[in-house]
Amino acid sequence: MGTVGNVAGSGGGDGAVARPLSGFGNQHRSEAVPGALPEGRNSPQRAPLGLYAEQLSGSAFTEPRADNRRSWLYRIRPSAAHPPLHRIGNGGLRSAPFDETEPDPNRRRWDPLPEPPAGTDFVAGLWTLGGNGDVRRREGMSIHLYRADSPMVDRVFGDADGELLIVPQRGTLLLVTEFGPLRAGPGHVALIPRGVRFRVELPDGPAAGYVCENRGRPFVLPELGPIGANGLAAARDFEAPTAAFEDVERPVEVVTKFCGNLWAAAYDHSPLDVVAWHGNHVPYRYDLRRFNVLGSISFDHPDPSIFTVLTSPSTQPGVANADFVVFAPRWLVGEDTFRPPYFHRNVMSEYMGLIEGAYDAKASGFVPGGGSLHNMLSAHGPDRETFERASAAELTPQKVDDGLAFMFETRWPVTLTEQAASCGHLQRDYDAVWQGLERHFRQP
Ligand SMILES: O=C(O)Cc1cc(O)ccc1O
Ligand SMILES: [Fe+2]
Repeated sequence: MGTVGNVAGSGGGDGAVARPLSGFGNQHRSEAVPGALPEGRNSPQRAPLGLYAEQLSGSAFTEPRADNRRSWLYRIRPSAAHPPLHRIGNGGLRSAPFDETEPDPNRRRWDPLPEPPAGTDFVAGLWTLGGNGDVRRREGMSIHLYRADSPMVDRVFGDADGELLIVPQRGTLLLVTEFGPLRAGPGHVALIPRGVRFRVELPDGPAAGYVCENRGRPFVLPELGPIGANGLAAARDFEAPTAAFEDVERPVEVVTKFCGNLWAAAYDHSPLDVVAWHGNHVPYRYDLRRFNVLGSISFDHPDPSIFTVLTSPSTQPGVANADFVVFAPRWLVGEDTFRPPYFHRNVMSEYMGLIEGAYDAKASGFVPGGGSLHNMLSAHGPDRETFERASAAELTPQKVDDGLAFMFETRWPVTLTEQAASCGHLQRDYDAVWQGLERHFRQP
């Protein structure tokens, strides 16, 4: 329980808030004021404490139980009480279908986004790199980056186009959501479900990171198959916020991303006024340091699917709309094995980002806050320096613990936005990392 700013003008802060709710996909319940949650029914004739009951659906009403997602919110005002929405500028946001540039088979790598103009908040700081699918058909994914130096003040955001998997790289985000506050800094990821409203505060100052906008089926934990009942990300390490509300009666701009464009309505109150809630369509965060990394204890480099944290399944078994994969600290012990990522051409498309440190396939050039794109079947793998070093290395047990990298992997090619294809922080010489790989072939 707890309140976030139940006096006008106050901000968030989860210091005094109850422990987060633990578990993935659970039917959680939480109330910021005792008695605010109706018992035994969702929509009593009069909801407790004079609150309004409202259902937020994250799945069609009739989806199978395993996929069905909805939450009931008990709020000071119903969300319906708002004036018309009007279009506002999209800033750096772009949407699917991505047709500003031709799909490009070239390998691409970027340095971090430049600093934003002073006064940029999380929404204004969103910058789309590319993606696939179609916002109007609820399919595919987008890759966004963000850079912000200012909190969202009297401004709230929600995305009707998809859920947002936020990967902070620099600075902490305090996500003040309809369900309560969630704090996520580098090393954590946070997920805001489709349609859930939130404001972003920056308790540690400027922030930067990555966002996967997933328009397909919501992210779930991957099947474990022969791994067994435990391993990879544990369900209990996912944390949902506890209810907290703000009782703010002054103009608040509520921004909605709808079919690719930003729309805004001027509410006369904050919509972060949910006093109690229950359900399974809830925001959550996860500490990537909790990931139980599994790998080979004999020989060969396993495919990185073994590092999948979350997957958005498509209708084709085993083919994800999007996967979120983490390369966390781990031991490498493979005998007679080329230990870094192998050379490969993958029918899936791979966007990689780096939260901190270095990545074991790239000796240089792939820096924290930067990113790389290896599109469908484009040839890539270790750079020359890494190949030469790993081919000659003595194969003693080795701890890889100098970085935290991740991948958004997706079933369809990623088409770049015009800004991503032409920006100044695009590295013009990325191909050079594979130059000079010598011919070593000799006939017996
Ligand atoms: O390209 C990459 O660096 C990602 C990756 C890592 C790995 O260990 C195996 C395959 C793969 O695509
Ligand atoms: Fe790859």
